[in-house]
Amino acid sequence: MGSWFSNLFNLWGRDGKEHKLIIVGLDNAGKTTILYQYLLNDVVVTSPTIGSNVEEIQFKNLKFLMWDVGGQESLRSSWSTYYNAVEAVLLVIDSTDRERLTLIKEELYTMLAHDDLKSARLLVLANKQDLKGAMSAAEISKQFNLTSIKDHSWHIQACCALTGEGLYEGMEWLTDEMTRKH
Ligand SMILES: Nc1nc2c(ncn2[C@@H]2O[C@H](COP(=O)(O)OP(=O)(O)OP(=O)(O)O)[C@@H](O)[C@H]2O)c(=O)[nH]1
Ligand SMILES: [Mg+2]
Repeated sequence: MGSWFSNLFNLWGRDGKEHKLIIVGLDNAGKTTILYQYLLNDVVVTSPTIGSNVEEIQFKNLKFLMWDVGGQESLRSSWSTYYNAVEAVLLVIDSTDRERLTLIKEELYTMLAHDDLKSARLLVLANKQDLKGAMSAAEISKQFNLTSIKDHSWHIQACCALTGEGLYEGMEWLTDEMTRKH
């Protein structure tokens, strides 16, 4: 193909490639709010996701296809149908939801053991930091035993989807990670 054509592609995405990413987490964690903060830099009114939302998001020369999947109990078994070709998992935690931390920890380790996610990076977003009683990223990291994860590159980032705080930093880690290894 002519060079003008590939230049055009480079304007869109660094290599013209679309990087598939999934946003998972329990219901009410803030996944859909985060997806639309990334897309619109704004807060949208959400209702519980049935199925999924997907948006194309450009971040620092990389083009992402972000899939946001519903987190309700009955929908969790279908998460694995989205795993094919996923390069990164964004795990969103409601940092005030202490009761269900063990539950999402189990979901996390089940996900990491899945064949399709062998080389996926993991970004944990400790969301709802604006709320009183929110666990810190360090606390969640400890509860999740993140330092024991040696076969995936991972990072945990505190954030607030309503203000957007921390969301940029999380994606910055991810894009650095992805460009460093390719
Ligand atoms: N205070 C506060 N509320 C938030 C934050 N992020 C999301 N929310 C609220 O949490 C509720 C659930 O947000 P959603 O984005 O719909 O949650 P979800 O993870 O997509 O939920 P499912 O689609 O059911 O899996 C909404 O009322 C959001 O406005 C945050 O950082 N702080
Ligand atoms: Mg949702």
